Order: sequence, then structure tokens, then C-alpha cells
Amino acid sequence: MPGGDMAEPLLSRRNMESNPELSLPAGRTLGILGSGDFARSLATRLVYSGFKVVVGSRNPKRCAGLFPSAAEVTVQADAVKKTDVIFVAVFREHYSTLCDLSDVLAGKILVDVSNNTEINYHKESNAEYLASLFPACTVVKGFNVISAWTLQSGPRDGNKQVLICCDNPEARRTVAEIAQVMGFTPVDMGSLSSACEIENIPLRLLPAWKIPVFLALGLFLCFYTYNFIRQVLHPYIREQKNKFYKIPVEVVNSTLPCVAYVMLSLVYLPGVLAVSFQLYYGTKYRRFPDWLDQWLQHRKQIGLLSFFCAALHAVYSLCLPMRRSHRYQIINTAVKQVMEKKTDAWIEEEVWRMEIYVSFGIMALGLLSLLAITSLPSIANNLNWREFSFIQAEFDKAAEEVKQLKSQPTDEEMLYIYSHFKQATVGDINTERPGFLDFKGKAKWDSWNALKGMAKEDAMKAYIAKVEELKGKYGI
Ligand SMILES: NC(=O)C1=CN([C@@H]2O[C@H](COP(=O)(O)OP(=O)(O)OC[C@H]3O[C@@H](n4cnc5c(N)ncnc54)[C@H](OP(=O)(O)O)[C@@H]3O)[C@@H](O)[C@H]2O)C=CC1
Ligand SMILES: [Cu+2]
Repeated sequence: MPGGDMAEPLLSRRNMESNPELSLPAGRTLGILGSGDFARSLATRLVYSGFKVVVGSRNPKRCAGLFPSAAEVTVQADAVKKTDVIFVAVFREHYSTLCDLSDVLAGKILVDVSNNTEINYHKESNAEYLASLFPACTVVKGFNVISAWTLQSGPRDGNKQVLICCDNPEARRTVAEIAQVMGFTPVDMGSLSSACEIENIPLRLLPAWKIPVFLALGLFLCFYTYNFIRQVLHPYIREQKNKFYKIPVEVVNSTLPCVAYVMLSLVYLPGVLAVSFQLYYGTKYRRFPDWLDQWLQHRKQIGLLSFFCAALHAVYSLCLPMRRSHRYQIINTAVKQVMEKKTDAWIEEEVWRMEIYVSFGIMALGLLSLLAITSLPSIANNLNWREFSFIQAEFDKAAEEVKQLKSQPTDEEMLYIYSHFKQATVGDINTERPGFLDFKGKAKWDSWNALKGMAKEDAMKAYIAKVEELKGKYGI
């Protein structure tokens, strides 16, 4: 079958030429140790992304049916022999049971994907522990921030970033490329000592809500007590009026907007404080005090809770006229009116006051929902993309200007020239701003990595030198 034989190499050669960077990992064989939830989702994703997958299990017969048919499921030692990048999808507690494999594992890259159940539960990070068990291997930490579910459903929604760290830059690059081919955004976190920080991230996701939720509950309690005293207790003591029916709906309904407003102001207040702080010290590069830092980090959760309270308030308000008490009140006033022989109870001023009041309420809720929706991760990603296409447009404008020059700069050179046009600094290049970093796939990767490896001052010098050199070269 000569035709069939020809097709294969031709195709892969074309791949190599069009995209030399991506051809490295795709089609490569990757290993997975373990056959649990994470291993299965990872295998599926890797197969979809064009990798060959070999799974090492203690009991390959039992679990082979659970993996995609394209993945090979075999015993651990056999799987390890077939590849040099191995994902260890096993819990930390069972790492030591892999020690029998240390001879076959020697010299290979082990990717530690594990998470802990508590922050700083173990003295050293899981990845460092794995590295100490297998000193002949290169351990890379990564993918632990991605759930088995995200892996399966693909990186379209939710978290796309994969934080990667390793002492060996070559291995780090390899795993970053794998993540990129899988559709994730690799983030270089430097040496393996960052593993501890990376392992703590999934554990911090929920605790980010702890302070804001307690804050909201505390505020609710305060305002509820105040409103209860004002609307129920006070009339009862002063005039012996029984208003206890207000406890479940009316008091709650007047409490909710108070909480919403205070929470909303707490979203914007720390920003103002931070600016004052910077103005006072006259610099951007001083660390904020811890309390302010914490507060700034919780703004999103506080804002979403504010929206939640406002939305509840809207629902409560809509339900007010449904209540028996409301009906009785209307009938009572009508009867009173008849007794007083009044035919028209219309008070123009009251009518207008209420119309405007409700209209402002609706607009406030609308604005809040806009804020809330845009802060959701999947939508924020979308916005980043828009921001990115805006930046892209700016980039094209700069490119137009550069076209008038003597000769054509390369993409990487364009990055420098562009940042010169925008008067960006190395700080901008180094920050993990997706919009900035994404705008030319290749240029991003090369120059960012080149600069990131250096100390800040050296990077700054190298950057300025490069810009000067390019300005000379293209006569800018
Ligand atoms: N589930 C998730 O969403 C995420 C999981 N992770 C991490 O991935 C790793 C695996 O998680 P998950 O797949 O959910 O866990 P599971 O319990 O589903 O799977 C663990 C696997 O470990 C293998 N294993 C190897 N040696 C042993 C041993 N001595 N005792 C018991 N099991 C052993 C088993 O496979 P076999 O029997 O075939 O050898 C088993 O299937 C963990 O470190 C976890 O922290 C990280 C991010 C998200
Ligand atoms: Cu209101």
C-alpha cells in the first residue's frame, strides 16, 4: 500500500513546516499513571488534542474499558517505558508505592497534578515530595488547578490558566507546550519552590467567599435589628400597635437594600484608599498593608453579594402586594374614605414620588446586574478577548506605520517596536495581562520567556538596548 505509506510522513512534514513549535508535542506519546477520574479526563483530553496516550494502572484489565479506545492501557512499568513525559494522577499518599518503578522512571519528566485537602497540611509541597522520592526524574508541577470536569468539557468555559513550575526550564517549556496544544493558557511560575503556592490555589477558591459572606451576614443582622426596633418594637411600645406581622417580609425587605448599598460602597472604597495610599507614599511599587490587600482581593465577591441582596430585594418588593395584610389595608382605607365621604384619594405628589422611586430602583438593579455579569469568569475572558482585539487593532495601526519603513521587521521585533509606540515598560511585558501577552502567539512566547528569565534590571536594560537597536535598524 504505497499510497497509505506516503500520506503519513507527508502530512507530518507539512505540520512541521507550518508550525515548528507545535509539531514538537503533538503526536508525541504521553504517559499517565493512575486510572481515576482525573486520569480518565486527562486521557480523553490528550487524545482529542492529538497525543498518543499510554495509561499505567495496577489493574489494566479492570479499567481499560473506561478510557477512550485510542488510549493504550497497560501495567505501570510497561507504560513508563513507552514515553518520557508521565502525568502522575495518583494521590500523594500513594507516591511511595511507585518507588518500584524508579529505575524505569529515571531521566523522565514527571508531571505532578495532585492537590491537598488543607492549606499547608504537609511541610513540603506534593511536587517537592515526589521529586525527593525520584531524584533521577525531573518533576513539573501543573494542571492541579484544572478540575477533571473542565478537562472533560474542554477549556471553553471557566478557568483556562494552567500554572506550571519546575527547576528545569526545558521540561517546563515542554509541559507548557502540551498545555497550550490542549487549549489551555500556560503560566510560567518559575522554579519548583512555587509548587506549594500552586497547590494552595484550588483550596483558596472557596475561602475567598468566607469573609464577604460573614460581612454580608453581619451587616444584615445589624440592619435587621435596627429596622425591627424602628418598624415593630417602637410602634408596639409607644402606641401598643401590633406590627409583628412585618417580621418575615417587610423588615427583611427594608434590610436588604441597606446591605446591598453598604456592600456596594465597600467594593469601591478600597480602590480609593489604595490610590490615596499611593499618592501619600508617592510610589506605585510599595506593598499595600495586608488588610487593604485582602480587601482589594475580595471586591468581586462583595460586589456579587451586593447584587444578590439587591435582586432579593426586587423579588420581595414585587411580592409585597400579594400579601393578605396589603389587601386588608387597601380595603380599610377604602372603607375609611367612604365614611369620610371622599371620592378621590389621588395625591399627585405621592404618585410621582413612587414612580420615580421605583424607576430608580429598577435602573440601579439593572446596573448592578451588568456589573455582576461582567465579573463572571467566562464573560470576563470574553471581555479580555475584546480588549485583546482592541489592542490588536492598535497593533495593526503600529504595523501600518512600520510598513512605511525601510524593510519588514519580524513578529518578535514588532513586539518591541509596538511596545515602544505604546511606551510600555518591561513591567507591562512581564505582567500576566492576557491581552498584552496573547497578541502575537510566537512573539509573545519567545520574548516574554527571554525577558522573564532575567533579573528585572537586566531585563530592562536588554529591552531598552533591543528597542534602540531596532530604532536604528528601521530608522524610527
Ligand atoms: N479529580 C479531580 O478533579 C482532580 C484531581 N487531581 C489530582 O489527581 C490525582 C488523582 O485524583 P483522582 O483521579 O480524582 O483520584 P482517584 O481516586 O479517582 O484515582 C486515583 C488512582 O490512583 C491510582 N493508584 C496508584 N497507586 C495507588 C495506590 N497505592 N492506592 C490507591 N490508588 C492508587 C489508582 O489507579 P490504578 O488502580 O489503576 O493503579 C486510582 O485510580 C490526585 O492527586 C488529585 O489530587 C487534581 C486536580 C483535579
Ligand atoms: Cu428598594
